[in-house]
Amino acid sequence: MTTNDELFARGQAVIPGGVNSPVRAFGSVGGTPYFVARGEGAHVVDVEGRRYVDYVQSYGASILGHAHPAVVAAVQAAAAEGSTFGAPTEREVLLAEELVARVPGMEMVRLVSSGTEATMSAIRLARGATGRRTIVKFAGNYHGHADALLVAGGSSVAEQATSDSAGVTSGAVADTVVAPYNEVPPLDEDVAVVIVEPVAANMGLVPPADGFLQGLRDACDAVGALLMFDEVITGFRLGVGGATERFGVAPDLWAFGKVIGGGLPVGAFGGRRDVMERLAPLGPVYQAGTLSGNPLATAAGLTVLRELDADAYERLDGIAGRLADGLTSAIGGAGLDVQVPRVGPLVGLFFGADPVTDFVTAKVSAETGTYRRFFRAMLDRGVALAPGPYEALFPSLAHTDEDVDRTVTAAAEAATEIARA
Ligand SMILES: Cc1ncc(COP(=O)(O)O)c(C=O)c1O
Ligand SMILES: N[C@H](C=O)CCC(=O)O
Repeated sequence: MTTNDELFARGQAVIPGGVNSPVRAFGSVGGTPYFVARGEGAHVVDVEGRRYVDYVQSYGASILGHAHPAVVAAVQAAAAEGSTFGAPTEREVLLAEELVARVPGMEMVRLVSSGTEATMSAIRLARGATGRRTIVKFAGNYHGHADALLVAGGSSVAEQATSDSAGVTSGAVADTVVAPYNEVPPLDEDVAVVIVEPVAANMGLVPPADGFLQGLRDACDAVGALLMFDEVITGFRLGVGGATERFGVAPDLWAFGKVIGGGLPVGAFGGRRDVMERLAPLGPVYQAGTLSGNPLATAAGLTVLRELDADAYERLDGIAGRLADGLTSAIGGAGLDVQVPRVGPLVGLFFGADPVTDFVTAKVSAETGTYRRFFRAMLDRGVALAPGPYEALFPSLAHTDEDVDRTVTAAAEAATEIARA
């Protein structure tokens, strides 16, 4: 038994499935997950000493790559001063100022400890601020695992038989309406908030159709509903001002996570001042957290954001472009039908000839089973993609041309192997 196999066996004895988040168990790609010993920039090294070019990057949390020296130094310095107090600290204010300064239209923000907490709290706020009940979400969008949002979910929820979860009562989702992505749904005066991934990145990568986000803005305005962008993936990745800046559409509420914590547990939700001032202690909508605004997470997040200027985004775009172009020609050249959508630094991978525009078409691609075979063939060649067909690829600022070219060579070999089988 290898160390890896042994760890997985021991993990399965004491942790359900051996993992602390289902996608990590390799359920949809088969085999034993690699246990990471350490990360170095664009690479992870497993407990057997095998090195992979890593496109998981903690599902987008590690935009600078793993163990960036400035982030390590900031976290070490913060830890030496104490890791949590239950009292406000200066860096919480600094991080909130950075977020508000970058996102056009966002006036206030509250820090939490995960993306799930961010969307869950923002939904409560939207209901409290409007006095309405209904929330509208889109099939294949994933907003974390709060009950009201755990229906027709993307990411690894999509691999559950019904894309939702046992234990979520019909009452908990009675006021959740699910609509197809990329179609503006009819809304009425009961709708408190429409929550959307402005670029869907949890059913593979599905860009918003032309006019979709503006259509949502107009439909919300027509009935007095709030619009929320779940930017847990897109925030501070698509550019300095995230999806709001890229698409020129401002929602009323935003949810963030991942990048703003520099690899530590963090989330945030923000919005217009009049809406945010409905939150306790100013208003009647309760929300709280022992570790919210955590000193280590704010140190890491501030350090990451300081590295993310316009030049950094241009470089990241270049890395993602090289990757997307290379994968398209390597896989297509081997005779497999493939689509490699890209929105700035975000890259997707769908097998099959038909365009993917929503959850239905994403499932058609996933169910070909080609992703599973491609994933395994790439892992054998030292390239780690996400272990599920409903995820995106996350090139980081640490990926070099050499890393990308190695990936493309591996992709050509893997696709040829699959095409011949
Ligand atoms: C768009 C989106 N929203 C919310 C979440 C939930 O974030 P977390 O896993 O930090 O709870 C995720 C990722 O998991 C996500 O991708
Ligand atoms: N797609 C998810 C987040 O973006 C994957 C993270 C997880 O579920 O562990």
